[in-house]
Amino acid sequence: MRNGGRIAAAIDVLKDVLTRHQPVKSAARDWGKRARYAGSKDRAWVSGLVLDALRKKNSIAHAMGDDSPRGLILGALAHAWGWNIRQIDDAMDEDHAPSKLTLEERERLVMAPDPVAPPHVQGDFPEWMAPMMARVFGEEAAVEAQAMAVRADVDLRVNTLKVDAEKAAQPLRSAKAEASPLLVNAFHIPARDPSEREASLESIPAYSKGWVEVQDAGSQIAAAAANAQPGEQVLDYCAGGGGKTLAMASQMQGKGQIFAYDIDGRRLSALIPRLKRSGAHNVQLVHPSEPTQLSDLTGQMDCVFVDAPCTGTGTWRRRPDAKWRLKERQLEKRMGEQDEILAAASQYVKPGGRLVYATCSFLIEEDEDRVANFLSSHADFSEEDAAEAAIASGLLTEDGAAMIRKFRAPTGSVRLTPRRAGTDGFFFAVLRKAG
Ligand SMILES: C[S@@+](CC[C@H](N)C(=O)[O-])C[C@H]1O[C@@H](n2cnc3c(N)ncnc32)[C@H](O)[C@@H]1O
Repeated sequence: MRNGGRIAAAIDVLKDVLTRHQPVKSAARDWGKRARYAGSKDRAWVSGLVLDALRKKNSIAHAMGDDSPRGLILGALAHAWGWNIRQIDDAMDEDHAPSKLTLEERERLVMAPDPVAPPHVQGDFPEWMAPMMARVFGEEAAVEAQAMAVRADVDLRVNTLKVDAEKAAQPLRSAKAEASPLLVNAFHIPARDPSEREASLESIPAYSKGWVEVQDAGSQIAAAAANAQPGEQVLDYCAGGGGKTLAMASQMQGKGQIFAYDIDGRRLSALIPRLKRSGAHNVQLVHPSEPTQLSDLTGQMDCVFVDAPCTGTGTWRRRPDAKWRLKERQLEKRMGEQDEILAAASQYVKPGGRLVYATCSFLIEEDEDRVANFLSSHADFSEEDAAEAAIASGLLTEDGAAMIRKFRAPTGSVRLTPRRAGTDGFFFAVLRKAG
């Protein structure tokens, strides 16, 4: 396909995302089924442009004076992809392109960004969230949010059950992976340009052999805060697809036991093939349909990890459509669930054991507020230094350790953000039960 046809396709896909509230993945898949002539490069190009338009939806709409799918896609070409008017004009002259640029579009496409636009416009976040953004980031709300309105890099965690970082490095070179600056057993791949064709990570044998897992560095650091030791008894209470379970299994080197529980049995099933691939043999799935399996663990665990369901604000770089779908009532619902889950999960911690609370949200309402609420009714728990817990795992580099110490709150919890850490937004806190 030529660029004109791709631009038209991106406008159609974005229309579906915005008017039918479809995630980008499914809207792009539907378009792909209709457009049999489109190849994989065309699909990556179209989805990439739609995602970039969504990442910067407010600032592009403001610059273009137009929040229609056409205005957003044309604006994304200029303001996210750096195309000049000539390139856009050329594309719009091609067959299957949308109609030619209007005079007003032409003027808007070359205008400089508005330096006095409000924070939700400069930072591309929903306006209703302005008070929460100001609460967590103060004057820096717009710049913190701007770092969430760009493409995310890819991080890989080395599965030390199978291989060490040195051995994994060589085959990962073809994927342009470099050693992580933050973690000793991790690699980092810069964000891909959707207009360039690149080999998929899944096609690298090191990946299919289970040597590495795709896992954001923030998620790896949160899992490190469990400081899971070989021989310990660990409950991953919201195990889901098992990202943290697998990271902790790697930390424990096959010794001790991890119980992986989730209220959603289907999500747990997705963990079975991942466990096989990873070679982790000390993970036992605790299915919600067998509640006695869970109750047997009461008061027995050295560590209970709660990777709580949350609004996912920390992952806006990867899922910009979710940023605009989020509503205040969902945040309130999540906060209620987080309180219930923390209280329920705490029963399994043994005296002297620890409860780790993590979210991939940067909102104080889902983070410090939930920890404070839990501690107010659980006098037998007290908060510890989560940064030192993560560092004690031995998984952080010197730079990684310095970084998380810098972003540790006086209470001991840590909040990472794309701007601070180059990771997804993550929060983690360690709560110790009296012995
Ligand atoms: C953030 S996700 C977990 C991601 C996972 N730990 C990982 O690293 O891949 C949160 C999980 O909590 C689960 N969940 C929601 N409510 C729960 C509850 N009341 N008890 C246990 N798990 C729950 C959801 O099904 C979801 O899988």
